[in-house]
Parts: sequence; structure tokens; C-alpha cells
Amino acid sequence: MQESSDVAANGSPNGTENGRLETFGSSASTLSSSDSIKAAYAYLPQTPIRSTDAHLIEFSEAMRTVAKALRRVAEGKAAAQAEAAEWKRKYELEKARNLQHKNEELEHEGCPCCMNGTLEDSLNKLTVHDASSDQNECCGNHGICSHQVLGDEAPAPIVNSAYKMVTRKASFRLSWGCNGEKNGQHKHDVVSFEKGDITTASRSNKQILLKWETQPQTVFIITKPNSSEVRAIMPEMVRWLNEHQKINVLVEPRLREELLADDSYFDFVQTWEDDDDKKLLHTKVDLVVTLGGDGTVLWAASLFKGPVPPVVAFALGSLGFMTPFHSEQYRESLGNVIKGPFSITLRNRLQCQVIRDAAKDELETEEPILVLNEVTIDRGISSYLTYLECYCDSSFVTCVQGDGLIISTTSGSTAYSLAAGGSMVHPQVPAILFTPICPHSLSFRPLILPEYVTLRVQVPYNSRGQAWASFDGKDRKQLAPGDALICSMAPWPVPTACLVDSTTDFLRSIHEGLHWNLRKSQSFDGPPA
Ligand SMILES: NC(=O)c1ccc[n+]([C@@H]2O[C@H](COP(=O)([O-])OP(=O)(O)OC[C@H]3O[C@@H](n4cnc5c(N)ncnc54)[C@H](O)[C@@H]3O)[C@@H](O)[C@H]2O)c1
Ligand SMILES: Nc1ncnc2c1ncn2[C@@H]1O[C@H](COP(=O)(O)OP(=O)(O)OP(=O)(O)O)[C@@H](O)[C@H]1O
Repeated sequence: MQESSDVAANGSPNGTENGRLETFGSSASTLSSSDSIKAAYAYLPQTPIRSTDAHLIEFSEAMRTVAKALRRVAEGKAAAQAEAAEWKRKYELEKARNLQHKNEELEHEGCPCCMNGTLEDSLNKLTVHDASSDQNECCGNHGICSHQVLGDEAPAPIVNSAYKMVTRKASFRLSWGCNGEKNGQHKHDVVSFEKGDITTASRSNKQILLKWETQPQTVFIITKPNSSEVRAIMPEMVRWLNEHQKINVLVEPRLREELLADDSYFDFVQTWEDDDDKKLLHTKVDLVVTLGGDGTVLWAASLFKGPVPPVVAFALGSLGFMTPFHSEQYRESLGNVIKGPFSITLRNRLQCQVIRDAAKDELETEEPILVLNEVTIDRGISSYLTYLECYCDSSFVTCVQGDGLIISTTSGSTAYSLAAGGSMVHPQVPAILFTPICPHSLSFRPLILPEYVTLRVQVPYNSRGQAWASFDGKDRKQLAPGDALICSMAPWPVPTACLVDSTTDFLRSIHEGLHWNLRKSQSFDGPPA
């Protein structure tokens, strides 16, 4: 175990090691790096070392050096794989941008100034949380326009009667408020560098407002299954949206069947038929409504592998940390949101990618998984400690020896990470949490890292225990020795509508949901005599 922490902690090999590296480098080239590492590790425990036998000691040291060198090769491979995945992502974004431009040119619609910004630019603006705030001017210069963020892709194929949406998505604009003012006169630079003096700009509350530019037309309702409370309110809400708001309603296939089984009136409710339709959801849905608890919000986010439309979460669960709206008042709440403008919280997601040691080349990567709460690597049913090597960008962070590790978003900071001793972080703080689960160490405190880093968790070849990754508490995947998990902030946050604003909603949740810092007040015995 000590071996791999030495590997990571050592910056570069010393002179003798260098000499040996060259010798072993040639033999390593005939084997795959992973096979060689496995062979080296397998050989180490069998190497008989007698204090009197200098040759064997030297040979054993040489083997350790080989193992170190091969580990570096493996790290290089993982870094190359991460880079390949990043290029793939950029390629997909570029493709989406081209499609979007083509559509916009064809239709000659929307705000012409939007054509200047790239999709990547606007997505970056979203994750960096730094944008202009003038709410009266054109969106290209003073906010983020939905043409850039949730742009239409190719016209949707008309598949069946239940998926017959041909309407164009509503466009909207995001603007950043400043202490409630709407004049846009404040400085929005985070840091300015004038005449050689570095100063931070005056703070704004950075509450984000979403204002529709065209009327929303399609609402996607997602419900928690097997809940009588949800079953009672759902048909009522669908009717109201259809009859009073003239809005198309889309639901999951299971729910459409349930609605139709009760009443053929619901024939107008749309759904999708296959995965290709499902992938296009974000191009058609203006608003997502969830009826359930936090798990339903997580479920809703998981249905969108790219951009996510604004989510209005009604509390029909037990805790409801991310579900601020009261279901009894759905008419008023939805009416306000459909009319706009309304405050939103941009909840960052993590993009997680498993890189298999057995993958034949850099391009053979698994589909990335987006999480709203966290990715957890735990020991599964194994009773051994997990042993995980962690890197942040190219720096070694630490080895986790314990029950596991949670890499969490700030939204997830109040979920599993909190239970493992992590701090609660306001969801609008741009950060990634690094929280160990039951570390067998007296000094392993949780970390909070900036949102721009890439984290890599590697299962070493000499790990005794198993490692299992789970994503927002679901989709468990085993990580074999040599496998790695790479996490970075995804460019597609989940915009959730606020009941009041981000901060008020967050504080209300920690007070009401978690009873944070609840204590009997000290009694006052009167002023001292
Ligand atoms: N020891 C723990 O606290 C523990 C263990 C496993 C999973 N979880 C959490 O459960 C989540 C999955 O939730 P689920 O509803 O599908 O499963 P679930 O039904 O088992 O619910 C777990 C609980 O976590 C709460 N929760 C979920 N996200 C939250 C958030 N962002 N802030 C505050 N509380 C939150 C839920 O309201 C629920 O009470 C995972 O992402 C993980 O964070 C927690
Ligand atoms: N549309 C859906 N389809 C399938 N499963 C879902 C769906 N919505 C929610 N779930 C799952 O149902 C489970 C319970 O949902 P949810 O967490 O919303 O309810 P709850 O546990 O009553 O509320 P809370 O999380 O507030 O305690 C979760 O595991 C969630 O992933």
C-alpha cells in the first residue's frame, strides 16, 4: 500500500532509478503497460529478501522502480484518454453549434446578435456564472439567450401521434440581478486590473432571473412512481395546463399509459417512443415540472444528457431539499413561472467518465454520466478498505483508505457528502467537494476544490478491496484495478426555479429540512445586579 503513495509523492526518479528506467523501458515496450504493472506487483510479494543478500535487495528495488515507471505510463495513458474524451465533447458541441446556426440562418428568427457567440462560449458563461446584467438590452451582449443555451437542433421527426411536437421551443433570456436593482449600471467584473492595482468589483447578489422572450409551449411533467398523492394531483394539473394555459403536456411513456387507462380525455398528452426521441427532449421541452421528492429531481436531471430546460419542483416527497414549490398552490406557482420572469438557481452537474484499464485505445471510452448530487466510490460488499489514488489535474491529492470517497457538487453537499462530514455549500458556489467516507486516518478532512479542476480517481493494481462507483445513488459500476474515474464540471447545469431566490430557498431547506443548528435558546436571567 505504501508503494503507490510513494509513487505519487515522488516527483521524479533519482539518478539510479533513471539508469534502471532505461534498462526496463525497452522490455516494457514489448508488453502493454497494464500487464507489466500487474506482473511487477504480482512478483513483489514473492521476492525473497534476506538482509544478507545484496543482490536480491537490489533486484527488489529495481522491480519497485519498474512498477513506478509503469505507473507513470498508466497515468500518461489515463491523461491521454481524458484529453480524448474532452476533444470528443468539444466535437459534439461544435456539431450542435453548426446545426443550430444552420437552423437559425434558415429561419431568420430570433435575436441576430446571438449569432456572434458560440454555443461553447455561452455554455462556459453559464458554468462560470459571470455574465452581463443589463436586463433591458439585447441578449447577445448582456445576458444569456436560450437560442445559445438550448438551441433547436434539426427539425424533429414526427414519429407517432404521441410525439407530434412540431412547435418551436420558447426562447428566454437569463440576466444577473444586482442587489435587486435592474438598471444594469453596476460593475460585473469579478476582478479588475486598472493602473496596476488589483481590485475586486463591488459585489452583486448574482441572483439569476429567467425572462421568457416567447411564450413557453411545452411542459414535461415527471412524477415519482407509486404515490397516491402524486396520482391525485397529476391529472388535475394536466387538465389545467391544457385548458387554462393552452400548453402541450409531455410525460414519460409509463405515465401516459396510466393517464389513458383512467380517461381517454388524455389522448392529447405526448410522450416519446424510442431513445432517439428521448435524446431530442431538450429541443422541445420549455419547462420541466417534477412531482415528488429530491429523487424525482435527480431522475429528471438524468433524463437530459445535455442542456436541461428550467425545472419547477413541487414537493411531494418526505424531505424535499430541492423541491421548494407547494403542490397545493400549483396553479399560482406555475402561472407565475409561465408568465415569468422568475429566479433560478443554476445547479452545476459533474461529468463522470469511467476509463477502463482493459480499453484497447484512447477512443474506447464509456458514455459519460452526468450527476446532479455526486459520484460515490465505495467498497461495495467487500469488507476490505477501499484503496483509491486521487489526482487533481496533474497533482497527486491523496490515497483514500476507508469506506470510500464522495465527489460532490454543491447541490449534493447537503446529501450524502453531508452525512460523511462534508460542509454544506450554497448551490451557487462554483466548487467541487471531495469528501472521504469513514477514512481510516485521524487527519483526513474533507476538501472543497474550485469548479474548474479535473479529478481522477484510480484503483491501484495492488488494491485489496473492490471499488464501486454509483451516480446520484444509482447505476452502480464496478471499477477493476487499473480502472479510473474522471470527473469535471459539466457544461450543462440544471436550472431550478426558486420559490423566492437561491439563498432564501437554500436557507429555508437547511432550517426546515435538516433542522440546522436547532438548539434551545439560552435563558436570560435579567441584567446583572
Ligand atoms: N448516508 C446518506 O446520507 C446517503 C446514503 C446513500 C445515498 N444518499 C443520497 O441519496 C441520493 C439519492 O436520493 P434518492 O432520493 O434517489 O434516494 P433515497 O430515496 O434513498 O433518498 C435519500 C435521501 O437523500 C435526500 N436527498 C437527495 N438529494 C439531496 C440533496 N441534494 N440535498 C439534501 N438531501 C437530499 C432525499 O430527500 C432523501 O431523503 C444520493 O445522491 C445520495 O446523495 C445519502
Ligand atoms: N419518474 C421516475 N421514474 C422512476 N423512478 C423515479 C422517478 N421519479 C423518482 N424516482 C425514484 O423514486 C424514488 C423515490 O423518489 P423521491 O426521492 O422523489 O421520493 P421520496 O423518497 O418520497 O422523497 P424525498 O427524496 O424527498 O425523501 C427515488 O429513488 C427516485 O430515483
